[in-house]
Amino acid sequence: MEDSKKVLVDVKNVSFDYEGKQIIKNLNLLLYKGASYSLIGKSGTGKSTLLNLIAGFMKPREGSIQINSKKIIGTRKETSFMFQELALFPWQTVGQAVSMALKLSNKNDITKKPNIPEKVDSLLAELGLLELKDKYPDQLSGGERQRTALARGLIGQPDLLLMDEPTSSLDSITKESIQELIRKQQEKLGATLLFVTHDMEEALLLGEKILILQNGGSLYELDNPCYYRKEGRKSLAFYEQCIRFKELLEEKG
Ligand SMILES: Nc1ncnc2c1ncn2[C@@H]1O[C@H](COP(=O)(O)OP(=O)(O)OP(=O)(O)O)[C@@H](O)[C@H]1O
Repeated sequence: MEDSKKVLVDVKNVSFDYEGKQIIKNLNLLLYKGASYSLIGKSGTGKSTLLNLIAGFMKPREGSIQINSKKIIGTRKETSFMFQELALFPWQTVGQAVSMALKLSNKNDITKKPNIPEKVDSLLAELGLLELKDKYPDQLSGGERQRTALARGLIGQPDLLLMDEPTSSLDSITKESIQELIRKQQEKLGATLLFVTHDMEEALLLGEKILILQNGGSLYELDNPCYYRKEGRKSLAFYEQCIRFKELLEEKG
């Protein structure tokens, strides 16, 4: 009973197919509150499909998905979803995009409305975007656009962050800064993170648990021995501990 209160997402016996082609078969998965999970696996094993099902964009053919002990029947405003394609509107500035996301998340709570400008400015400052508040997407670099998408996804204080390869189109320096922001913000919010990546170093940096999805839909969960919240990626200990685990993942993932 006590343990069930710590579970945020409960995927129960879920199966899903596209036009008769089975992608996910009898999948079971528990995601705990505040924990971080990197989801890896070879191309086409169904990682994005699983994320889309948990986001409520698609329905399982069989089984059910519960979030906070409630069966999901569509999207929920406490779930934030970030893709590789960011879908920023070209006619919205950074500030407008983030304000709109906050207004949508506050839709049913008029008491929260007066704080919108302060909340937006405070998050933009944390993500290093305040000076870019009045810029449009085509005036931003790839990393700045990614940070804007991150701000938009975080402003409503979600309890679940679903991220599908959000850093894959970025150069390595920009990628590192976005990874650090994701880590810090997830920790600050106490949100659960489910992060899809093909980059093993990124998987090890962001996930305290590693989920490996294999062809045929089997899912393996491993503790990540080289996950440190406070110690940075650049410590020797991080690399030493990771090398063997990373080799193991590369074989499986
Ligand atoms: N809309 C769709 N209609 C039909 N088949 C689809 C659709 N979307 C995905 N698929 C197929 O379902 C399988 C799983 O796709 P999915 O995108 O979930 O895999 P993935 O593990 O995220 O792959 P990748 O690592 O390449 O992004 C693939 O074989 C893909 O071709």
